[in-house]
Order: sequence, then C-alpha cells, then structure tokens
Amino acid sequence: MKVAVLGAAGGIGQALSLLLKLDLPAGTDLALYDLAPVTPGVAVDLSHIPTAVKVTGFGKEDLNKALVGADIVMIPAGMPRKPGMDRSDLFNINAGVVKTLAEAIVQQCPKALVGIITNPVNTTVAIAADVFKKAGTYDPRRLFGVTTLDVIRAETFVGELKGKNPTEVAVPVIGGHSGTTILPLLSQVAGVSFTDEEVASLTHRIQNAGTEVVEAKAGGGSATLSMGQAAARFCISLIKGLQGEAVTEYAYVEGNGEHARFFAQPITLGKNGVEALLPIGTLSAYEQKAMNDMLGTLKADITLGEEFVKNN
Ligand SMILES: NC(=O)c1ccc[n+]([C@@H]2O[C@H](COP(=O)([O-])OP(=O)(O)OC[C@H]3O[C@@H](n4cnc5c(N)ncnc54)[C@H](O)[C@@H]3O)[C@@H](O)[C@H]2O)c1
Ligand SMILES: O=C(O)C[C@H](O)C(=O)O
Repeated sequence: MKVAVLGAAGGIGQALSLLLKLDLPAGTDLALYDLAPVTPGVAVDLSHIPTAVKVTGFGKEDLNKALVGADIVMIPAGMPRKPGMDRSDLFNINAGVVKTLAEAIVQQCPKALVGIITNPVNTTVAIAADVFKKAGTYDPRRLFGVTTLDVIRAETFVGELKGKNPTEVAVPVIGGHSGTTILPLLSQVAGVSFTDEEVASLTHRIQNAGTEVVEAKAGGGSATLSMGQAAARFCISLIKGLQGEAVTEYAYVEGNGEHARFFAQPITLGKNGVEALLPIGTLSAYEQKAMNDMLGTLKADITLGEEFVKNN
C-alpha cells in the first residue's frame, strides 16, 4: 500500500503525516510531497519514529515520483484563510494548485482514492473531478472532499453541551464545507434532545467553527491539528475499505445528484472507494429549510469549479 500526502510540509500536512506514520498498517509507503524546501527534512524527522511505515520526502521537482503507484492521495496543499476571508476567497490561488496536482494524478496513479482537503472544498472537488473527466479517468467512487472535520467538531460540541463523552456521540453532517452549506442533522443524534434555541446556536457554531479557529489564530492560519486528526481518521477508513472492511464515513462525493452534483453524505467505503451511498434520513422542518436555503450556494460553488476546468 502507498499513501501520498501533497502539501505535506504545511500545518495540516505535517500533523496528518505524523498521525499516518503512527497509524498506517505495517509495510505502507508514505510519500510526502510539498513545494517547500523543508519537505525532505520533514520526512527524515518522521522516519526516526519507530513504526513499520516507510516515509520518503519529495521536493518541488518530484511530484511524479511521489505519486507513482499511490493507492491513496491526500491533498492539503494550498493557502489557508486569514481573518476576514471566506473560504471562497482562496479560489484564485487554490484552484490552480488542485488542477496541477489532479493532472499529475491522472498520469501517475489514475486509480488512486483521492481525498481533497484544500479549500474551497465545495469547488476544488469539482475541479479535480472535471480534470479526471477530461482525461477519461474519472471514477466518482474514488474522489472525496474531506468533511470529517465538520463531523468531529459537531460531536465535540454536542458532547460538551450535553455532558457526554464526545467519542460516544454521532452527529450526521451533510451538504458542503463552508458556512451554511455545512448542515448538521441534530434531529438525528441518538439519545439526546435539543431545544429550538440549542439547535439554532449549535448549528451556527458548527457552521462557523472554521472561522472560530481562524480568528483565534489571528492571522496565523486555520485549523491544522484538528484537521490533521480528521484527515488521518478519513485516510485510515479509506485503507480499511481497501482491505475489504465496510466502513461508514461522511464525505463530499458525487452521488445520485438528488440535491447537488456533489454533496456530503454518509457512504460505505470498500475496495473501490465508495461502495454504497447511504440515505441522509428524515430531516426536521428546521433542517429541511436550511437545506433548501443553502443549495443555491452549493450549486454555484460547484459551477465555479466546473467553469474553471472548462476555461483553463
Ligand atoms: N477540508 C477541511 O476541512 C479543511 C480544514 C482546514 C484547512 N483546510 C484547507 O487546507 C489547506 C491547507 O491548509 P494548511 O493550514 O495546511 O496551510 P499551510 O499554508 O500550513 O500549508 C499548505 C502547504 O501547501 C503547500 N503547497 C502550496 N502549493 C502547493 C503545490 N502546488 N504542491 C504542493 N504543495 C503545495 C505549501 O508549501 C504549504 O506547505 C488550505 O486550503 C485550508 O483552507 C481544509
Ligand atoms: O475555516 C477554514 O478556512 C479552514 C477549514 O475549512 C475549517 O473548517 O477549519
């Protein structure tokens, strides 16, 4: 098994690579790629941790070598937000980053499972999909926008509010990964109930949790450590799926198009990536309205990515 991390020297990339060095199955090759000159050093640093995962660093010129034969590619490459910015403000820089990396994946590992972390996820996933489509290699079962951070945040905040161990709380989060497109389904959380006020304030907090971190870091970037953990959890689930275990996760995937071309929903992972699209279940009136209200934004974000690939 080979896992490549693109953007491996960044805040998320380093946290993710550390967790993968610790948690990947013995014998896995972990390839770290980044434009930053420190990348080979990050790999050497990690390689001193005594696990049976072989870490190799690849510098600027060696993207193809990092990708060749990869089974899974995780992409946290690109600019993070600063206070006052929306995720969509990252489009101008990050669209080109994801397009370049997707084009290299087409050449080196067209069958890899690809997890996109780079923002704006609502749009960058559409970019990767259409680069793959143009090249004739697109398989919607193998491309994921990583929205695990929304799920773990929702679990943390519900656990805090209700005095429960967050590891025992499960919160579905559907839609997309920005502002109101992040839609937690609090009506489906087992074993707890919420007042209308709690639903409104928790929903708002989950939707704005990224901004909470951006503001707290005061210009020093966005979530990196919690995102590293979320991405590692998702990557390990992809690995388990490849090994034949049926694992359920939430991710932003191209499903049946019922709500939008790409939509974060529950999926079962297996040997080919998405093995089954699972239903989102029954929504409360509050959630149904929130979904109706945000679909226009989500669809516009997706169209932006589609147009970018068409025109570049
Ligand atoms: N999906 C999510 O839930 C989620 C959560 C947090 C952050 N993010 C996004 O993840 C991205 C990375 O965030 P970060 O905090 O790690 O940023 P960072 O600036 O710390 O790291 C980004 C890294 O990407 C590298 N990079 C830039 N262009 C590259 C390219 N073409 N090829 C390879 N590497 C390249 C940079 O050299 C840098 O090391 C941002 O776009 C951020 O908005 C997404
Ligand atoms: O908020 C951001 O810009 C980063 C990320 O999307 C997050 O949710 O933390």
